[in-house]
Amino acid sequence: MSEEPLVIGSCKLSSRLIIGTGGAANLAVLERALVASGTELTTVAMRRADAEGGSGVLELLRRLGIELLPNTAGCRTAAEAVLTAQLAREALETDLIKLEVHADDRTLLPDPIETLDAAERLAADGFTVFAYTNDDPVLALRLEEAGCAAVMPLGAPIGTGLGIRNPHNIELIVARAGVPVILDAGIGTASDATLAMELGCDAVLLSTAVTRAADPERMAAAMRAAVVAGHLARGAGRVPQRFWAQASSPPR
Ligand SMILES: CC(=O)[C@@H](O)[C@H](O)COP(=O)(O)O
Repeated sequence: MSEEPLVIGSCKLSSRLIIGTGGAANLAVLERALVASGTELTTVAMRRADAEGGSGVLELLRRLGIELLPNTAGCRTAAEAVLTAQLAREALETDLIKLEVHADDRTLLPDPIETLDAAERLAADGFTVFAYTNDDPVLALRLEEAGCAAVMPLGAPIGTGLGIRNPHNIELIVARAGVPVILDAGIGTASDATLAMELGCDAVLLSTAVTRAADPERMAAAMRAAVVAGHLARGAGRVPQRFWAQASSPPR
């Protein structure tokens, strides 16, 4: 069944699953997981590149023909994020940037004030900004108005695997968004990824659920199928939920 590709800036994606590289045991495990996931876009933390395999990861992505989405994880202020994005653009020759400004190390929640400030500056500087944000429908709109190419509300804090804690907020974001909505962070298992797509998200970004699974390759394959299933179900239109039973075959 052929599906419309997802277009964000210069990216044209057939796969709606974006993978983060953080947490993989080694490059061989990461390679098998990336291949099984079918991903066409993968994010790497610029400030943690050494911890995440450094140039080995970049070389792996090049070899697999997977587009790189550098991210600013580890930045605490708009100024740090802007500088990190500029260095990434120079070093990697890409205008794509996943903007992450974390408020603190314990929650890794996005700092809304610094994120919005950085988004405005990066969009004005010609970046294609994918903005990691809280599941706040008002902030998502403000980021879009600032010029972000995609908004990325969290399902739950990074690395928690808690799934989508506030599905209604995700629906509110989707209902008013004029740019793609990518569910980012907190996915724990395949059903969480399916739910994100059923809620109307355009794509899912996840890392921990795959890289720290007991069998990353198998979980990557599960996530691939889950995203496709959720997207198909959303497009198919679910039956309305009913209070009382209704016979599936009408009585004769
Ligand atoms: C990889 C990345 O850029 C982060 O946004 C994050 O790691 C994703 O969250 P999970 O690890 O919870 O999937």
